[in-house]
Amino acid sequence: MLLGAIADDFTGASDLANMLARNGMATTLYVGVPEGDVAPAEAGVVALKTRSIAPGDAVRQSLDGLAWLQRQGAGQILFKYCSTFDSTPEGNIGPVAEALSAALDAGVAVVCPVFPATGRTLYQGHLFVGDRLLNESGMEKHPLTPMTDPDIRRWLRRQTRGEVGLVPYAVVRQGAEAIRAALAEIGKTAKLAVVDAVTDDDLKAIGAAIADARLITGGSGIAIGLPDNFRKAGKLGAGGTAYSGLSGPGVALSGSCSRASLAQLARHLEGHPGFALRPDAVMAGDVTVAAARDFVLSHADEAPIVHSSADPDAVKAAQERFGREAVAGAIERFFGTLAQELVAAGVTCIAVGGGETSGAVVAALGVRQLAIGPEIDPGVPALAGEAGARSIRLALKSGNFGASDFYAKALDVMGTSR
Ligand SMILES: Nc1ncnc2c1ncn2[C@@H]1O[C@H](COP(=O)(O)OP(=O)(O)OP(=O)(O)O)[C@@H](O)[C@H]1O
Ligand SMILES: O=C(O)[C@@H](O)C(=O)CO
Repeated sequence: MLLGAIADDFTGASDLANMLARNGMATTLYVGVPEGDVAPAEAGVVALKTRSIAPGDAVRQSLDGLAWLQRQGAGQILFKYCSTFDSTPEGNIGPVAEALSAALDAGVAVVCPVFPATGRTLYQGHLFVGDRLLNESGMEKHPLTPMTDPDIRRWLRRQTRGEVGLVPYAVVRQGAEAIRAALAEIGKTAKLAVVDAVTDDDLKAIGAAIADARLITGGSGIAIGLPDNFRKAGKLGAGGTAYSGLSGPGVALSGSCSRASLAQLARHLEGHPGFALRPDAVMAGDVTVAAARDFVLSHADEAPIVHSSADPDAVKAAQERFGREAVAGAIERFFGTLAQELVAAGVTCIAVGGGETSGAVVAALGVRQLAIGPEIDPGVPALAGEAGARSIRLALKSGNFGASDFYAKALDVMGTSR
């Protein structure tokens, strides 16, 4: 293994694995930290579910991931977090980045959530989503990690012990040499440096500048230039993937409450059957997994969708009534158990909306590792894996990723017959 990555959620892991695979690295996604060693991959991405847990637990799990990746031979480590920098003032990006940096004795590590294909750009340390600052993009109303400050350096500084530097766009535009020099200068006083970027070319220049870095942190965009470093060093094979499509019944599960997910849900419901999960019904046990399962199975050839997604006011009301973690956990458990029962009943393709929701589904299915298939929309590949004795295909969609027809397209790409 050349590059080892630790991702703080499952959709993020699949986004990163997609980026690495598309740029020519033989890549495998591991669900959690594997026990023992695995068949070699040039890039290994360990998917954790550490974005919204207590910082101490996130650090512990990430260090476990690091130890395992190092045992597989990875000489460069990438900590993948969200392109919208999803975190709270307490963590978890800062604590995990600092812990990895200390364990690796890493020198200065870049902090770059930029992903131009999905509109995430960074200028003077301020994160944009399309033409909006992060805190006006809808992310300020995220159910678990409301992002109320677009100044990534200031937000990260609240999470870290040490200083945070900035490599501004004027330097990035000068190319790899200038970026390398700026990082070296920042490295005299800080271990983390936010780096501006607007285009894929900027990310490639940053990638070239950090070819020798032990630790890199960012969104999937920061990985654009990394395979080239290994290619130039003559270390890459032919790439390739173990993925193939699989026909059979499919379902979409939407637990994300992001703007894009709400639009995708509305679009899917125009032509496909839907089963709504209301938080109060889930909390009271008035809606059962068996009812949702039977609904899906009775519409198995119509690409049905089961959804809890709701607008920010409804989410807020549910959180105030039941508590944020309690309602999120109950809905996630519902989706996880539902996925288990559906796969046991013969469903082969599942498209999931939302990182936490994806984590719950994949964990419940007991999938250990996933091969990377074709890209459905930017940042979302089709994935192939085994749930116990059954082969399944998955698409794990980050809340804000994907075109409005994502769910139908995802089920088509994965091979659902209908
Ligand atoms: N109606 C609802 N009311 C309150 N919470 C909800 C509701 N529906 C879903 N949730 C919870 O909100 C959270 C949504 O997070 P999730 O990570 O799945 O989506 P996302 O944040 O939009 O996606 P990503 O992390 O990929 O950007 C989950 O924990 C989910 O259980
Ligand atoms: O970077 C992103 O936006 C996604 O890969 C993600 O992390 C989704 O939760």
